[in-house]
Amino acid sequence: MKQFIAAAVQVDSGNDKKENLRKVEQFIDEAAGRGAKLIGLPELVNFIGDPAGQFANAELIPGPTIERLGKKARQHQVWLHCGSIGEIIPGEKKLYNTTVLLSPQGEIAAQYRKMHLYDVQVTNGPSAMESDTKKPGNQIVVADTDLAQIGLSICYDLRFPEIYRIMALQGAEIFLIPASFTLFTGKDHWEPLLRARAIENQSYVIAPAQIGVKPKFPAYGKSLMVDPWGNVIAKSSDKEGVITAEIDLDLLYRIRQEIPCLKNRRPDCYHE
Ligand SMILES: NC(=O)CC(=O)C(=O)O
Repeated sequence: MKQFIAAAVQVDSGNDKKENLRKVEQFIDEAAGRGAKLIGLPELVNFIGDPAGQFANAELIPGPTIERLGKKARQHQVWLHCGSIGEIIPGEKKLYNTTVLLSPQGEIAAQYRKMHLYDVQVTNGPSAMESDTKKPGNQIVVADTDLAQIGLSICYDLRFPEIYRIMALQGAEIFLIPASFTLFTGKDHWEPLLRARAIENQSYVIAPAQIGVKPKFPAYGKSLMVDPWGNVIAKSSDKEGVITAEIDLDLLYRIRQEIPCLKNRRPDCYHE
């Protein structure tokens, strides 16, 4: 489809999984009611809490959360990008931070495990050690859907332009970037990074975000949708809710034709 409506859901997920899913389902209903054919949810959508809670609430994929969201995808006949959830791998000590794309039939169309884990120590800012509880994925994923080619990534991945360039070269037209970005870094980095990824790869960016105070830091929110020219086409307020915007693949291919930077690359000169 060349033009369609997409939506990003912004929520304040906490340690009550039932309540998190109840809210998210309401926002999916709202987004579908506003005509969205592709709906994105934020990172760690079904649970955010302390490490013990992360393990207790992690799931196999498929598992209860994905099955429940699959029913919503089927009910509304939409592509539903489930943000991410903590994924259990039997026999492994750590979890994966995993995103799942569901088809309008409610089936798993693609799955991606966060590749870059948020291990940082920022002066006067957040310190986090995601690798204490999570293992990194190692596979770049571009999902082939009847709406568009959708490149998958999660939150801190946004700071690593390499994977977005590779996804664009593999055909990605939209990057879905669910996040729980910190307020401290987000106020300066979130929007510039999202716009940069859109401009340099001439792709749409849909970035559904967490809002609210999390155990380690306040989340920045400001879910964003950016077009391939770098214009912000939708932006959340500081509250939970849904934003929508039109995705226009004709615009994307016109921009790629007029400024052919994906074709004008010089990989023969790019050496570390
Ligand atoms: N929370 C994250 O994974 C990333 C983030 O907040 C940042 O990169 O800054």
